[in-house]
Amino acid sequence: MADSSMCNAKNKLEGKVAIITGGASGIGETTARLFADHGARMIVIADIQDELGRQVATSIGVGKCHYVHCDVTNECQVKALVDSTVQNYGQLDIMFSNAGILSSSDQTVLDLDFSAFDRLFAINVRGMAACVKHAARVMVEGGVRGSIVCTASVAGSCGGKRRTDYHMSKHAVIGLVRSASVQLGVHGIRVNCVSPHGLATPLTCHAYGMPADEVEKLFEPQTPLEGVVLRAGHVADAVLFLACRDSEFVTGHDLVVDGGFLIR
Ligand SMILES: NC(=O)c1ccc[n+]([C@@H]2O[C@H](COP(=O)([O-])OP(=O)(O)OC[C@H]3O[C@@H](n4cnc5c(N)ncnc54)[C@H](O)[C@@H]3O)[C@@H](O)[C@H]2O)c1
Repeated sequence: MADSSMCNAKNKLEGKVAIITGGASGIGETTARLFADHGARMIVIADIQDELGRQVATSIGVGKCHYVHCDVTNECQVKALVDSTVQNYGQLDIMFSNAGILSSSDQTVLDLDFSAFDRLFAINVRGMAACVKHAARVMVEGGVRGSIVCTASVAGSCGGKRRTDYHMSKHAVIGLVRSASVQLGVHGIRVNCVSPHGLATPLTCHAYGMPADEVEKLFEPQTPLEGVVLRAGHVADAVLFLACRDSEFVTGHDLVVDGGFLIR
């Protein structure tokens, strides 16, 4: 760390209020737990899996974490999520816009199904943009030099043999981050994204119909870096870096967490 004004190594988010979409499961849940470990004053988990979301919030701690039902495809629900967070906890410092889904089929461009395409884009692209929009609005209004982090993917920086819609959607997330960072810099608001390689979460276990250890074996040979298996904790560490003051001069950045996959 450069100087004593940088955040404490253990309490990087002391006093901060954060929203995490898709926080009931996978990367979002793990990040919520890490934010709590780093002293966040309040973490609002937003998801559509109500029972799971409430369980996660309770296990993190009442008074530290709260669950809110929010379908990110519904802009009114996103606005209500952000406004209620500010109303209840005074401000919004961090938006981790993370909710996303995988393609519903293993399609190539030859057999794109546009109703599935529209559904995926409504979550992965429009939902992501709605979260950035409403978080940025309250940060600007409140004079908060906040941090917005989106979850993109390595699929946002390369083509794929399958899942055309998913690759397209993650390219769009990186475009959103780049534009929003340029536009919001004048307010001191930073906008970045994390781009993980494939890892075992309920999303991928369900898509591949495999338990976590088999999904990990599937992804492991694809990355040059050996001896480490990508886990949600690695992604959460990257999100924490972008959320806290350790990355004070970093904006418009796509932080890949991919064991060298893209650089091969
Ligand atoms: N797992 C991977 O291999 C991988 C790799 C790169 C990027 N990602 C991205 O990471 C993010 C998190 O995925 P994950 O792997 O943790 O999966 P996950 O399924 O465990 O978590 C995603 C969460 O998003 C929620 N969600 C889905 N639709 C929603 C909606 N309309 N409104 C609100 N919440 C909604 C789900 O209920 C779920 O809790 C996604 O954006 C995904 O594209 C995942």
